[in-house]
Amino acid sequence: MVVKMIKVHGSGNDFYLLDQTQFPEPLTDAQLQQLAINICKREGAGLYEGADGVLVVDKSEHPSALGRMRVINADGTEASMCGNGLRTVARYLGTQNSQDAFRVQTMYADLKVQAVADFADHVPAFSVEISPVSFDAQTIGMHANHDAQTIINETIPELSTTLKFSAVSVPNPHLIAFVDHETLVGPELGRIGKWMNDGKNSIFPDGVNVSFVEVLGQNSIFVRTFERGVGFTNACGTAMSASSLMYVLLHQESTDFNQEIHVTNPGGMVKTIVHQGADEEYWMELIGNATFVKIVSLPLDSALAADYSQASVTVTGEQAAYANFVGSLTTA
Ligand SMILES: N[C@H](CCC[C@H](N)C(=O)O)C(=O)O
Repeated sequence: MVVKMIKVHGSGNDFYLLDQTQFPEPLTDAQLQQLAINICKREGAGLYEGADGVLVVDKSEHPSALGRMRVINADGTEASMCGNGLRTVARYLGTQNSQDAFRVQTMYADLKVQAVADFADHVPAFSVEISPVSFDAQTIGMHANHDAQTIINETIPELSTTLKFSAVSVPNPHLIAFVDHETLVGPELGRIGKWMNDGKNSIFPDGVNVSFVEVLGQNSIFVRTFERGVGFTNACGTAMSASSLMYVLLHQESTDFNQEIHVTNPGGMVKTIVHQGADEEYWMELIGNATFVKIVSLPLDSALAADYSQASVTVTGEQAAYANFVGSLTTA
């Protein structure tokens, strides 16, 4: 049996998109885990250039949703949400069903998605809802500062005596610190990210996505992320959304809800809008590219055995357009 996947990315956060409806029976969770661990490996050990994870598309279990997305990290762990990935799944499902606005079932919510104007020629873009949001330590899986219920712009002395952190789930867990440029590009993010995802620490026993954020100007932030289950990535959509939420909540003097925030990252740029619903709940819009780089197919058994010798590929040409778009950002 052949498995067909699309190599996709959102702001350089890259994934293999796997539509399970191509199979007579869905793959087992063990097969999905093994497949992700195999094909995502970098430095030539995986399928082509590898990936940050696998986006598993299935039929939806909810009538209100057009399809379902699951997220398997490169280390085989399953995440509850993936903002960059959801934009590519939205494009995939929207194209398949000729729909521009619909909902996608994710682990904790059926999230709204919508096609928006291309970011540039051959750079399709989508807006996706990021929610539910929680600051509750138990929901986040955090045990810090004597089991504080919330940590919002506070030091966590075991981690750093100077940095101030905010912990929030959207719904995957994020730890965010606003830093100066030197700290943003320095070794601290890697030190804290590796430690909080070592599987042994008592502060985040289930791990956490760690981000440093530099405020570049009004409604302009740069987000660098060390991702749970992956490591450093070009971008992390849920991290950029959570960082935008903290930017609005902690910088009311220069921004507010419902304003478009320009978020840059090592992989490019997205836009976010932070909302507070009538029910006082926060939710974010994450607006960015949904690039399909190439179509890949290979025997499923080979992929599960990490044998890529029979893989075939068709390149879409969209990556060149995306690279031009990113190039235009730096000259802008
Ligand atoms: N890169 C994804 C997040 C993956 C989440 C995963 N790293 C975890 O929470 O375990 C994003 O664009 O939101």
